[in-house]
This record gives sequence, C-alpha cells and structure tokens, in this order.
Amino acid sequence: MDIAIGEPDKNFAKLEALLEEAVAGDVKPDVIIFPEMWNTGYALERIRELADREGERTRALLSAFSRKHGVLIVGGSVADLREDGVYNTIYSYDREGEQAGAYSKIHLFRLMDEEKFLLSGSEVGRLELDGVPAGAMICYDIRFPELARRLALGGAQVLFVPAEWPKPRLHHWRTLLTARAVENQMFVVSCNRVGVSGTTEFFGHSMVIDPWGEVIAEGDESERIIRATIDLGLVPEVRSRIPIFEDRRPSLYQE
Ligand SMILES: NC(=O)CCC(=O)C(=O)O
Repeated sequence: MDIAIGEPDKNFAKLEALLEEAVAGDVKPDVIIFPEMWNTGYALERIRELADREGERTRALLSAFSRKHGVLIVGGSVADLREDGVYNTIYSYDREGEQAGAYSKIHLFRLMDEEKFLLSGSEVGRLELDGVPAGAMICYDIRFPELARRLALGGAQVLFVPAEWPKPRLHHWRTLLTARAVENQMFVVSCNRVGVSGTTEFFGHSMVIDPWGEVIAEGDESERIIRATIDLGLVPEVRSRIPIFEDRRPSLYQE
C-alpha cells in the first residue's frame, strides 16, 4: 500500500478498497496484513492531531470487516492517540470481529525521529489466531533478535511484521527478516509500504518466508496484494530437523 502523508481519510478509503479486493477472489484469505502507520504515514509534526483517538476508527473498521468476511486481520499499524501520547499500534482481529491483540512498537526509530513524537510500547506482541500462537513486531523491531526469540520461546509459529522501511536498506530488510525466520524456525509474514514521502522512498518488497528461510512470496515496488499459502506443519518439521530450541544454553547468554 502507498500511504498519503497526513491524510487519514484518503488512507482509510484506500485501505477499505484494498481489503475488499483481498477478499473478492475465489480463494478467500485466512489472514490479512498491511503496512505500518497506514492511517497517517510519518506526518510526525502533526501526529497528535492526526492520530486515531484510542484507535477507535481503526478498531471499528477492522472489527466490522473481519466479522463480515470471517477473516483474521493483523491490522498493519496506526498512529494511535491515548491519554499520555501517541503510540504506533497493531490492532488484530479474529474471524468474529473480536480484538485478538494490540501491540505498540517497542523500539522507536531515531533515523525517522520517532522518539521525538511517539511513545514506546511496554509489552511484547503475543497473538493467537485460530488457535495458532503467533507474534507481532513493527519495522525497526526486527533489528532486535531478542524480541523475536522471546516470541518464539512463547510458542509463536508465525511472526507478523508491518513496516515503513525505506531505501537504501533493502539488503538489511531482506537479511533481517530471513534471519528472524531461520533462527527461530518460524514463518515471517511482512508487509512494507511503497511510494514516496518527501525525500524518502519506500521499496515495498513485502515478504513471506518459511521456517527454513525460503522466500515463498515477495512483492516489488508497486502497490498490490501479495498472496501466499503457508503450511504450518513445516514449523515442527524444521524444529525437529535442527533442534535449536533443545540445544540452547541460556545460562551462558546473560551478561
Ligand atoms: N519505520 C521504521 O521503523 C524504519 C526502520 C528502518 O528503516 C531500519 O533501517 O531499521
């Protein structure tokens, strides 16, 4: 998805159109994900006035859509205004339209001034979708392997990653996502925005990676829907082929 900076109405309309397109085909998706800060983009100077108050508009849309179509949603992330400030939050939904999780980005990205305008979340992004344990992290979070490992140790089989990750760091994006999948032997399902915002260009390349590190779907720089089918049976298969979770030596990893 491309994102109109500082224009939530346009972005809500665009997202609704993309969601309708996603469920229109013969094969209905089980779970849908979209990019980071899709409601406002990085309009940080005006983020307090633009952010979704308590995520109300976002939650209403995603809850109604997931219930109407019986799909799971990992709701990208939105600028979310609360009493103490603005957070960067993923709201997730089950097939009945009930909230399945809310995760606010923990690691704020200084290169894009996040720490000056946003507050950092204080809980990890555990999720359960159709009974499958999963996790959520946002963009810069993938540079922190400890967080993905904690989710994996908690049972996560799929890691969802909405992002606004710009050029020229495609190499980092692909390498870090692949590393998180391989080292934790879990699926990584990521969605990165496309388009230009001021002088910043976003390259897209949303990716779905399996627990063996194979890329099973990858987008390009255009706005479009990427679809992938995942076989969750691969998680226990890879984990038994190379039993890293049994071979860990956590007592040696502490400072
Ligand atoms: N929105 C973000 O967190 C961007 C992170 C990023 O670009 C990086 O290199 O890390």
